Amino acid sequence: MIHTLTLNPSVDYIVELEEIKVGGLNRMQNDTKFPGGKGINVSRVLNRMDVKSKALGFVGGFTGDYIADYLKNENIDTDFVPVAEDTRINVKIKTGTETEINAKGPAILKENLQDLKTKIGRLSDGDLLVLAGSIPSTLPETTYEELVKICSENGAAFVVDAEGELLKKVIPYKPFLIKPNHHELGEIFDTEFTAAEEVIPYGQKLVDMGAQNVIVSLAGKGAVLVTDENAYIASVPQGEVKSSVGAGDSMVAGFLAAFEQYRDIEKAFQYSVASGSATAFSLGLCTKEKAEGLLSQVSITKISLKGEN
Ligand SMILES: Nc1ncnc2c1ncn2[C@@H]1O[C@H](COP(=O)(O)OP(=O)(O)OP(=O)(O)O)[C@@H](O)[C@H]1O
Ligand SMILES: O=P(O)(O)OC[C@@]1(O)O[C@H](CO)[C@@H](O)[C@@H]1O
Repeated sequence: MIHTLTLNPSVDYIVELEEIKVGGLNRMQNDTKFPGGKGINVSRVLNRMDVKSKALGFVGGFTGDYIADYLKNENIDTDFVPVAEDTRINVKIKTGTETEINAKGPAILKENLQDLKTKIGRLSDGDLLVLAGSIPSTLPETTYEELVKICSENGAAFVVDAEGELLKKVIPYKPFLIKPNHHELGEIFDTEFTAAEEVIPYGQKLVDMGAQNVIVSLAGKGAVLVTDENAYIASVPQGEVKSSVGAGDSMVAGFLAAFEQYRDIEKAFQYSVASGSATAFSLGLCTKEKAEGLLSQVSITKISLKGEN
């Protein structure tokens, strides 16, 4: 079964206003709130795609209760570790552009982490854990490494969506999928990308380091999947971006949902990109119908990396 892990969940508070006057009183035109955090978003999109998952992580206080209740109402299984302080509230400001203010989050105690490790230690062959998002500052930076080590010792597969060094450190444990965006990939290799093709050699380096599938998203400029044998370049659908919060997480969920159904990497990648764009074109996360409605606009070019087409 798929499990998702969000070490630092959030209530995402999305506010819309024409412009922000720094230092002045601003009144918003609209506001919405959603349960957030990358793993939780993956669970919610999987659920909309009729794939069961269980959400793990740390939740606390009234904001933690809001998340747990919301997921329960959506019929998503959870097995959270309770913590003493409130789960954070992340503010997403939508003016002409998107500005995010992500909070630090509650303190996680040693015994909280131990409880989580016990839960993760129960995963085995046939299970897959999605580790997504930042690591709270009160936890050791090595937390992802420690957790994926437990997975690999017990035969559970895992996917990681995290930034820079956190991501780099888990690659030798052979993740099934990693999904850096082009900024995160650039940070790892100290370079910058302007077009999808430029990403391929760097995706290959991550495959050589141990990743089985590497998806690199370039927002509106396309996306790339690199495997041991091939690279695939995807176009992204045209549309009005309403909120890109959770677009990357929807790519992970779309990939896993389609791979579970078709066992076909190329199809899973097409579904992944359609899901990412469907979320970008929504306020909130995509539905299955919206993602499937964009599939025909995602064309994939396959490039053999083994010298044949
Ligand atoms: N302008 C856009 N037009 C169409 N699709 C888009 C646009 N921006 C983002 N997307 C969709 O969202 C996916 C993920 O976008 P991006 O590269 O910004 O990833 P990310 O930074 O991980 O996302 P997030 O905003 O969730 O952190 C893209 O691959 C694409 O499918
Ligand atoms: O602070 P982190 O853990 O890096 O990211 C958290 C977050 O920005 O990521 C999700 C979108 O991907 C949001 O739901 C959430 O607020």
